[in-house]
Amino acid sequence: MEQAHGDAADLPPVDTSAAAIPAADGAAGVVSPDGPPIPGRRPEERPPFPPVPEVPSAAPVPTVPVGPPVSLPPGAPAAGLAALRRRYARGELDEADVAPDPLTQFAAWLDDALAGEVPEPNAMVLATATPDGVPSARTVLLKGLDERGFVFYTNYESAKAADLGANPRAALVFPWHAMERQVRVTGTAERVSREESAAYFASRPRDSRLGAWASPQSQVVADRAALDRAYAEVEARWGEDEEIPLPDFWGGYRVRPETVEFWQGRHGRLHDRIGYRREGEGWVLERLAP
Ligand SMILES: Cc1cc2nc3c(=O)[nH]c(=O)nc-3n(C[C@H](O)[C@H](O)[C@H](O)COP(=O)(O)O)c2cc1C
Ligand SMILES: Cc1ncc(COP(=O)(O)O)c(C=O)c1O
Repeated sequence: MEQAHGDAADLPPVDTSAAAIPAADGAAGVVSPDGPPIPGRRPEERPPFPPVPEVPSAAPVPTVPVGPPVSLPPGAPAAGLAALRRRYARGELDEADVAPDPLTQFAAWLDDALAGEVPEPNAMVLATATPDGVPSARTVLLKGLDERGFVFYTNYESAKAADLGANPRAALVFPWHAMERQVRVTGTAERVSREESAAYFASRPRDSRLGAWASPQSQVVADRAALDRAYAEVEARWGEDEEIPLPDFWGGYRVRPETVEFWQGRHGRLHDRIGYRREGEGWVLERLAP
């Protein structure tokens, strides 16, 4: 089956050192303070973008009547859920041991996650909400970290972007279960500069850049074949060695933290929770009950 990002064998090895996450705009970064300068072109110098291929949307779906209540077969995996639990005992978190600011503390825990056994350590759950409070959450990848906040990239016409356009407040969760750790962030999301997005887009594998062009993210599409046709269309548009431009509808967001909480699992569910709350120019540190 074709993978969205090509076969693993085709891709260069992933650099999982914390320094691989670039600091943006040449700003002093907590994780990578010496990131390369971002090449930029003024918007008026850019060639016009070709139109995005039409991905046919699905025919209207007929309403399906609600059926009888679902009954799971006896012995289904769900039967054992109530007894499923782990005892957390891998570490402790003490006020005396944490950094005075949460981004430095986060960088230290990210280093641990990168060095340890956490799969996809830069995967984070992003929660957004409509202005009237309808929430949604999905996983995105952390692609930049500096003293300003947490950067991810996405489609600016997606559902999450619609939420953030109307209500920039967002929350992040890093679920580092293998380390019995969790980090929670709340804050405000804003778009990163076009130069920053262009530099990141150019660093992505070719198939991911083409995928961004081919996918009208969050829209209902007719079927898989419609997506594959859209991909083939954009693939034919640019030669192997030709630069694929940053789509107007794609780029990054930076979540500027207002609160950050570090959670370390402990015995008896009496976990350690250390919270940072922004106050003026500084941070207030508090222990929270588990
Ligand atoms: C591990 C993982 C990483 C993902 N990373 C991203 C990402 O960095 N950017 C993105 O737009 N979608 C990413 N996705 C897909 C999103 O979870 C989601 O399906 C998509 O962004 C559409 O969300 P929306 O319709 O709420 O906007 C990722 C999914 C997974 C499971
Ligand atoms: C739709 C989408 N966009 C962007 C990304 C981020 O991927 P990349 O590491 O190629 O930038 C992902 C990762 O899964 C994704 O699914």
